[in-house]
Amino acid sequence: MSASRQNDDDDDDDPSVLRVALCQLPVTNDKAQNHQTAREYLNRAANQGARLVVLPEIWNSPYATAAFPEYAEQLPDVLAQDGDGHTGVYESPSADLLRESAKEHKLWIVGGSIPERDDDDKIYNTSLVFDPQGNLVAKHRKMHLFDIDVPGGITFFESDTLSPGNTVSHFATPWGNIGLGICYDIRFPEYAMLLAKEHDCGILIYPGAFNLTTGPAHWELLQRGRAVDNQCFVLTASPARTEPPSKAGLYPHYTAWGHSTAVSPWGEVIATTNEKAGIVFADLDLSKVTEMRTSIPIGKQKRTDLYQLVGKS
Ligand SMILES: O=C(O)CCC(=O)C(=O)O
Repeated sequence: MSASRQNDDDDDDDPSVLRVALCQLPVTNDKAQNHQTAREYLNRAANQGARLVVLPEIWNSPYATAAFPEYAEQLPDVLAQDGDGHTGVYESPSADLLRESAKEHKLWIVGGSIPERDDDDKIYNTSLVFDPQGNLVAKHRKMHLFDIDVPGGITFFESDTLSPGNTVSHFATPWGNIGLGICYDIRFPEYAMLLAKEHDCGILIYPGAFNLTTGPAHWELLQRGRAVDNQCFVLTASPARTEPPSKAGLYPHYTAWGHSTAVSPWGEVIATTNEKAGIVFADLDLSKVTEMRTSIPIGKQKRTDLYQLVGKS
């Protein structure tokens, strides 16, 4: 028997308040261990009343470009659904775990991200979203790759092994439309604006794994910026910070900033944490989106005679 509190059907959801859980879990080089950890965090989040749970960027694999091809799985496709919550042919224990947990706990799960191998052998950094019936409702391939070289700071080139995605990703829920990006995607205000403006998203979610150079400087600032620009909630989930293995590991150790956070449309941090493992809970009052968009109506005040955002997909 499941130990979780059984969530009621979607019909009983109060559309004005959404309890979210941001899982800041420790990630290791052992995929089976990472699966067990993810299951435990999803159980805990459900037990404490969350309706939507977010996992961090790359939760089943080390965050290392050389590791991505080894840990990559063939993921399901949203279009391949057969109506029973199943999808076409794929081979992914990680996606199975997310789908089973979503159904078991009647949760919306934004499955952080995992390395994906497609039919052409390209590798992507991909997020899957499951609804409480276990249907795959969104699949986002990180669209802006994390390729940076900060002198004296961090050098990282995701494009060494990853290809970028091309999808503006969002999904409908009883609490309105939710937009999805992954980590570095948060640096691109145009993408957030497309989600908020053209796809009417009141919540933007970014599983992420910032680092000790850009994390302290930009992580919270970017979240608050996207929230105020778009007058919406912004949610992030990071891996917990872990120590490098005592012996040199197979892959370079990535030290995550942590600080999974929820920001309101006003730009306030409503829930956050430090670098340690744990779950951040937040109760989102969705009326704040309308209140903000009505009281400071920048959406209607844009000078579209002088500038305009053009979505191309
Ligand atoms: O933008 C940054 O500074 C960090 C981004 C990152 O860590 C990522 O995209 O995985």
